[in-house]
Amino acid sequence: MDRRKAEPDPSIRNGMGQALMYGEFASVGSRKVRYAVSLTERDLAIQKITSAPAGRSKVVLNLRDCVGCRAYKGNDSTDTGAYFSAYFYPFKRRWMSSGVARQRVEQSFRVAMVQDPHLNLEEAQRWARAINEGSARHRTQRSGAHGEVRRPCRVLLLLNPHSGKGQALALFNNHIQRMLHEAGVPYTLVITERQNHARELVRELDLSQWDALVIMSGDGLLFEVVNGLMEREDWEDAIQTPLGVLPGGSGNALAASIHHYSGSQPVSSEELLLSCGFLLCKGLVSRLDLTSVSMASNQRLFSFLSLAWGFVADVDIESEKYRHVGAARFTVGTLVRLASLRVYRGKLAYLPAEEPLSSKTPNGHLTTLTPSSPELGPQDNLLVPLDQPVPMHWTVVQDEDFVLVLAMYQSHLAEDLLAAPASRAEDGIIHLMYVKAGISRAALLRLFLAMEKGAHLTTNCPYVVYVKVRAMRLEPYSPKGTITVDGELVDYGPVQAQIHGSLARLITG
Ligand SMILES: Nc1ncnc2c1ncn2[C@@H]1O[C@H](COP(=O)(O)OP(=O)(O)OP(=O)(O)O)[C@@H](O)[C@H]1O
Repeated sequence: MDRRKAEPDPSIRNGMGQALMYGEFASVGSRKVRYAVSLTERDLAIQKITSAPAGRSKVVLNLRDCVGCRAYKGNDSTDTGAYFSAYFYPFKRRWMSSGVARQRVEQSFRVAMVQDPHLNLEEAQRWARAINEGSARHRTQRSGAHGEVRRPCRVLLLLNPHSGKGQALALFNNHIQRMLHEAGVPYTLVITERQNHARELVRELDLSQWDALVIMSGDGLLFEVVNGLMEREDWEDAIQTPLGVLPGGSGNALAASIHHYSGSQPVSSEELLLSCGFLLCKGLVSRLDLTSVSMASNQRLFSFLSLAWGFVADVDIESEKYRHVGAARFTVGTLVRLASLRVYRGKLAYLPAEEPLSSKTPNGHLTTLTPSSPELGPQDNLLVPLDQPVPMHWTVVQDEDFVLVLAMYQSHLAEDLLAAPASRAEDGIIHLMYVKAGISRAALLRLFLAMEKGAHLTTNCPYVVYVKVRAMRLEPYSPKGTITVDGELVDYGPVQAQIHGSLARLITG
């Protein structure tokens, strides 16, 4: 390009700050169609060059929405021009429905200012570099993040082909593969062959080879990855590996939570996938709380999402048979279980979040708890062994008849269930909710409908209790029942849990 011509056009500069670069390029489809392209600190602005004023509409794309830009030579060896393509995923109004969702926008240009193909390619590369740098600047300006995935990064992507409606691989090929390429994120795809494949794989993996572990599935596959990492001798370093989530299952609660934390309007299905893909490409890393869950068998698991007993756990497990309907399986399951509402008997106790972390004896002296020392993983310094009574300063719930007990440490229980609106990935808090027996079917249904917008805790329903806690214990009396951890079935019986703030790292974009 002739640098003397690289003067910003005042008409394309208005209202967008100082132009850093300006050029006039042909469209890729037709060399007769030309565009004035201007790059500012914040935007890429594109305006068609035409004598007809009506055709001069300007497209302004915010660099915040850009995943990448690349420069390349044309396929035809006689073509002296070079090209650059920038890829954006801005929020756009949906077709035929309300609200906005991220949608892909590609802008490609042909650079042919001189006859020398090398100089043209250099100019295309200069634009690609500047656009990528502008997009990266926006990334580092975001607050709340604790760093980024190393670049260029090496991603190990684990995909469960049976998750959800069995379309995870097709969804990956149709939506994510291209986006990762556009963002310049190299990855190795491993398709899981069986249950626990991912768990075994990450237990043995040479983690120095990878900058991020990403799962494309439901929450179940991430549960395997988290626990595989925590079962390693080097768990403390291993669990620092940034984890990424692409929703491909029927229970995509963590993906929906990450989308929610980004401040975006609720979306589901492919729109949620596109949003999570975008956030993954941005590569910003936040911290993630993990909750250790101990059972009477001495088994200890690490959970990133939820611990459930009663109604919610039953719906989760019983609705497996409706998995062909995808995320709607929870709605179907809720309606079925409502029809045969049960009461679950048991004892619930918890350590309120505002309590001091040490224990008080009956005469008021502070004592230190003596938790059992685990072989691997952090010590549960708030818990005493399950066969001993809970510490004196814990709260023991007087009611013993429940419809559900639900402990959440992310905002979403499912794509469309904002169960713990106040929860954040690293708030160090278990958001404990329980519904006492006596609630009518209609009131429970109203509660779940309100949960879609996270309004269930403000309905003043006298049967609903919500407390913020750091540790809890549940001792079911009913001889049969279901307890789930992150939506996975675990041993039925006494169980206790403690949150470990910021133990893991999560890519939240
Ligand atoms: N190739 C595989 N074949 C069978 N099961 C697998 C495979 N890969 C992973 N799994 C297991 O499938 C279970 C469900 O996976 P996941 O939760 O990720 O998806 P999902 O569609 O949301 O599932 P579900 O609807 O069962 O909750 C997990 O327990 C996981 O360990």
